[in-house]
Amino acid sequence: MSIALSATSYRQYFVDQDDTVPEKIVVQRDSPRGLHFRRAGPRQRVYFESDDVHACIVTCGGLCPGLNTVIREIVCGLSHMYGVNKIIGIEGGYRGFYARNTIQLTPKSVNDIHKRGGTVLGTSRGGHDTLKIVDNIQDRGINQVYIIGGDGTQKGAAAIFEEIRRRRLKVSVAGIPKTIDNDIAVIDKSFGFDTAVEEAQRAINAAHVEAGSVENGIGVVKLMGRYSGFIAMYATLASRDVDCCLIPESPFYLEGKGGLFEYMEKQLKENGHMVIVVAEGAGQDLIAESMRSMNHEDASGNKLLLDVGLWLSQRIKNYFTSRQKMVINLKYIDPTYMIRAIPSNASDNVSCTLLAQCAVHGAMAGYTGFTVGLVNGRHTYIPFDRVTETRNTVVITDRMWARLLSSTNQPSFLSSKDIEEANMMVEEEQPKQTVDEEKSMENGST
Ligand SMILES: Nc1ncnc2c1ncn2[C@@H]1O[C@H](COP(=O)(O)OP(=O)(O)O)[C@@H](O)[C@H]1O
Ligand SMILES: O=P(O)(O)OC[C@H]1O[C@](O)(COP(=O)(O)O)[C@@H](O)[C@@H]1O
Ligand SMILES: [Mg+2]
Repeated sequence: MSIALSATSYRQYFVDQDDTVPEKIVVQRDSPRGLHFRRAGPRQRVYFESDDVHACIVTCGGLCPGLNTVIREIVCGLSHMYGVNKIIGIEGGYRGFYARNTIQLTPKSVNDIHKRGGTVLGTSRGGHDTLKIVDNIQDRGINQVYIIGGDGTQKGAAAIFEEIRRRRLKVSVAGIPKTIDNDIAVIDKSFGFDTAVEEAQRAINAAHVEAGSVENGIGVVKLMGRYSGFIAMYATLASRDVDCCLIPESPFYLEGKGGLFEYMEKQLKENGHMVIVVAEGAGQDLIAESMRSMNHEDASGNKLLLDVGLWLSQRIKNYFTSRQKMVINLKYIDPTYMIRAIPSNASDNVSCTLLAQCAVHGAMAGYTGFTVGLVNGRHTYIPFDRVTETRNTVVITDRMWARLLSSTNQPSFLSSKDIEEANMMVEEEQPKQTVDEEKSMENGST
């Protein structure tokens, strides 16, 4: 046990170890206290001696703007704030622990990496072998593991943490949540999301300009979002040029009263052009009806999707050209990988820095089994099981989706039965009323 080293620059910012942050900030009078998370930040007492720390960093899953910034700031945070200099990078995601080389990371070697997209460590899907990974951690004498990745990665981190606890190793496991989809539960927002939304504007602008320049122009833009339509929703709200936004959470239909085609006809008649943004996970049931369903998975177990953008474009063309005998000009833009393969913007760079520093403070203080994340605007340490038990999705009976519907004026495609079902799902997802127990190496839970 020792007092934090070289702490002069942040001594006044020490966080009291009893500070907590509530998950719900809008409450009714007399409502229960609800779930609280430990507030993140530097502690006066640290668990590790600098010279004893051997840290490693790994990035897993799909790319996300800001991965390199997080790597850089973990290295600089450990080195500058705590005088740690044994830091290695695991190459190529989880399987890199047992199948690839490692690289030494120093503040000098990571100095410029935040200006590049992607991850200097490489990444992968699949290949999570808990026992082999923990064997490797043990063999190398690693005692701090920083794992940067999405929902799948956090589940993998939880499995590593459990195995480490079973072996009673004094190893801190810290997750830093990454996702452009914003589908990780509990946290306000992940790094990279704002950059992705900003980059999506370029595709929407192009679709709008193209559609507005021709007779009956229709721009269709496909954006990422496997299970959650946040990028499509926020990109639509930001742009104001989008006439219809389709997301996985909101079922839609094409034909008949209140359907997409009826709405499109009205828009084309009134404005002469329109733009549709469709999230990649939208309308999968409809596509499966008209194509042979594939039901395939990727190496991580994620559902492989049918291409909704191409399918929708084809159905629109068929409807207007063959059936309505109307001349239309449809342009389909698929910028999917472009929105995540870029470096993070200024605000995401700040988020990455704060998350990385908080992860370092948590691990150095001896906390383990946590994901660092923003909850109601405050950085917190969230136990792994809280972020992995559910997925964050757009609640279509909530205010944000209502705001989008008012902004685009598109049909909601919802019957009163759909609304009832959506409300019931929200009620079922209400968290249990407990105050969370932190897991720290000091209280002996590892
Ligand atoms: N349930 C799980 N248990 C253990 N490891 C998992 C689990 N789900 C995913 N992983 C591992 O996490 C890594 C990243 O998962 P993936 O779903 O591809 O991306 P993301 O973390 O971005 O969601 C992969 O190496 C995968 O094997
Ligand atoms: O083609 P890939 O690399 O499997 O990635 C596609 C997926 O990656 C994402 O961008 C992000 O997903 P993860 O964060 O879960 O990796 C999804 O929106 C998309 O479906
Ligand atoms: Mg994922």
